Formats: sequence, structure tokens, C-alpha cells
Amino acid sequence: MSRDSIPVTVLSGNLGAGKTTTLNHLLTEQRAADIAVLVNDMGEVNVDADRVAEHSDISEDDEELVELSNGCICCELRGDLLDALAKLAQARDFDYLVIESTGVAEPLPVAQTLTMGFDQADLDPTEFYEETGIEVMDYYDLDTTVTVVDAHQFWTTFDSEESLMDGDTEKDLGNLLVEQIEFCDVLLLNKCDLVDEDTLDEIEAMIETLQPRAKIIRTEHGRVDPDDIVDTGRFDFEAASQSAGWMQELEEPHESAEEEHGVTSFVFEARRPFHPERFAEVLNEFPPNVVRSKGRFWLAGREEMGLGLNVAGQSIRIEPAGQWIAALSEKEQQEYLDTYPELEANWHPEYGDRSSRLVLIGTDMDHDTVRESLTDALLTEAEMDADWTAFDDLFPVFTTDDEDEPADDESAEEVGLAD
Ligand SMILES: Nc1nc2c(ncn2[C@@H]2O[C@H](COP(=O)(O)OP(=O)(O)OP(=O)(O)O)[C@@H](O)[C@H]2O)c(=O)[nH]1
Repeated sequence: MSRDSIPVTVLSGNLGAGKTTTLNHLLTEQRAADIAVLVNDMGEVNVDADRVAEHSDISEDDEELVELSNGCICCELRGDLLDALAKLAQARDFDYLVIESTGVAEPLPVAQTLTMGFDQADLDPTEFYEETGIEVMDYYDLDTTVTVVDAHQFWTTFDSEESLMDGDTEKDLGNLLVEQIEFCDVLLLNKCDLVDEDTLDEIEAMIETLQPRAKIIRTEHGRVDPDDIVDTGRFDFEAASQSAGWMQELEEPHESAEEEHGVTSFVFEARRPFHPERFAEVLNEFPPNVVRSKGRFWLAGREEMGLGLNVAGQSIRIEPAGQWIAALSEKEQQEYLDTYPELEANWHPEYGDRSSRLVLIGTDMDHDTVRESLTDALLTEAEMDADWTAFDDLFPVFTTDDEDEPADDESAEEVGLAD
């Protein structure tokens, strides 16, 4: 392998899914390339660098095994990650890099850190950059993002209400699992030795719906052909960012009649706002077989901004999802309509672009029942003429300043609407 930039594989996956096992397998098998490893440990929760060192001829004193601990590279250690990568690149006596992220890392920000400059990734320049002018993206080329999923714990994690602290951020395990599945090129369904064939088929059907683009490989003890995770050339930022099943469903809605192992999806659309109290009740009583829901909704009494719904397993998050065009000044509205004339087709004379579009993915989900309960939560004809601000609204309040911000964990709010 000889090229200008160093290709990188990023391994993600929940705690205990088998990332270190897979990495050790890779280091034992892959002899063609000289692989450097960067391990992101989380202090006491996991100490992987020792185990990698034990199982390979890379030693911890070696420059090719870098350990970043006391935080997570997807959030507070992003600058440290950049520094470590830049220093590694300077030494440059390896031709491939594998990064094992912590079980609580979200793959998207890690990928952003590797592929964008400081400006776009919204990061402060590191000391190393200021001294040398070297941007990590000049040296590295993200080649493959791999998510390792624990087949044995799959449904338990999916439905888990457990969360872990990642620095100051509380991370819900079910939500993380979904995010790790939705953003990857290759998905290793590991620990297949502990699960029967039928269950594996069910899990695989769910994963394929959540993430239609990824190559899914069943593994035991992380034993995967190195060619499937190293130097595959599969990573494509644009494609990876757009590949989640819910996004594709929103773009091209189709009522999936052809169900595989009971996994189906549909899009709910409405041109009337939700009644805040009734919609909160629906969300609180969402049937457990709705395992994923994503989209934007219009809440009566909130005329400025759409709200994002993000349901993964047991966790429900509400996040700001941008201002309605109809809430802008007339001049700005006109500018939008001139630039995107297709908006006109769906423009309501009174409410403009305000509407709701939600994707629902579930197992053995009764579409009619779910659709009915959502429809019942919309304002009735009579309520359309009522004072919307008088409705009881327990949804989190976001200021319109959030509107341009991507809906990230900091601006999202976990809701316990029943309280
Ligand atoms: N039965 C079985 N056990 C496995 C398999 N893969 C890994 N394990 C075991 O599961 C445990 C966790 O594996 P690790 O490789 O440490 O998982 P990890 O994702 O690196 O874990 P963290 O670094 O703590 O997030 C270890 O005891 C492994 O030996 C598998 O396919 N089958």
C-alpha cells in the first residue's frame, strides 16, 4: 500500500460488542499492511489498550499504539484526537490506521473530525495545527466505518432505558445503538454463536431496515476477513450521512407491505398541527413495537418552529428542527419560494409549509392503529379555531436561535412527558 494519505478504519459499537476482539483478530490476521492503532478508552469502564498490546506485537511503548482516555473522541476529546493523529502522521511508519472508539462514541462526529477541517467540523484549531499548519484531513483518508453489534444483547440494548455518562452528556444506550447502526459502511453482527438462526434473521431484518446501505457480516469472536473492514474504499461522507433507513423512507415513502420478519415502516403525514397534550399521551404510550421514529412535526401553539421527533427503542427525544418558512418575514418567504418553486405545490394559503412528516419503523406494528392514534392527536375541526396557546404544552421550549444549529445532543431534550 503506498499512497499519499493514510487510510483509516473506525470501529464503533456498544460496550462489550466485540470491538477489541475484532481488532485483535485483525492484527493477528493482517500482515500485509503495517497497522497503527488508536484506542479510545473510557477510564475504568474499559481498558482496551492493554488487551490490544497483549494480543499483538504492537507494544504500548510503541508509537503505533496510541491510547486516548479520560473522555470520548466523539465529543470532548476531538481536539486531542486531532493532535494525536497529526503526531502519528508525522512519524508515519505505518500505512494503515485503525481507530477503536469507546462504546459511547457516536460515529458521525468522529467521521467529521477525520474528514473536515477545523472550520467545518466546528472545532478549535489544536496547538499542533497552530504550530505546524497541518490539518489531519491532509494526512488521512477515512476508508471504512465499521459498527460492531452484539447479536446476543441486541434487543435488550435496543429497549434499554439505561444510559451512560459521556463527560457531561448522558447517553442512552438504545439510541446510541441505533445511531451506530445508522452511520456505518460495514456492520459486523457479532456473537452469532450465542444466538439462534431465527433471532439472527430477525435482527438482520431490523438492521437492514435501519441501514439499507451497509454491508452486514455475521461474525463470531470478531473473526472477519480483513479485506471486509480494511482498505475497502467504502466510506463516502455524503452517502453515509444519507443512508439511514428513515431518511430514505422520508424521501421515497412506501408502505412496506412486504414484511421480512415482521419489520415494516410507513410515513405519517398531516397538514394539521398536533394537540400538545394528546400528542404527548400518544408518545408516552407508543407501542413498544414502534422501535424507530424520526421526523418533523408541527405542534399547535408553536407557530415558529418545527420540532424533531427522535424515537429509538425506549428513548424519546425532541429537538428543534428549524423555523417554518411561513414564520419568516414576507420578503424572506418570497425569496424561498422563488428559489424553491416546488414549495408552492404544498403551500397552504394560511399555514404555509407547516406540516408533520414522521417515519415509523417497527416489528409486527399495526399500521392502522398507530396511524389512528396519531390522527386522533391532531387538532379537531373545532380546535383549529380555538386559541392554540391555551393548550397544555409539556414539550420542551427551544428558542428560535437554535434554529440554525444542527439538532445535536446538547440542544435535544429527553422527554418524560408524563411527569
Ligand atoms: N461468545 C462470544 N463472546 C464474544 C464474542 N466476541 C467477543 N466476545 C467476548 O465479549 C466480551 C467483550 O468483548 P470486547 O472485544 O472486549 O468488546 P468491546 O466492544 O471492545 O468492549 P468495550 O471496549 O468494553 O466497549 C469479551 O469477553 C469477549 O471475549 C463472540 O462472538 N462470542
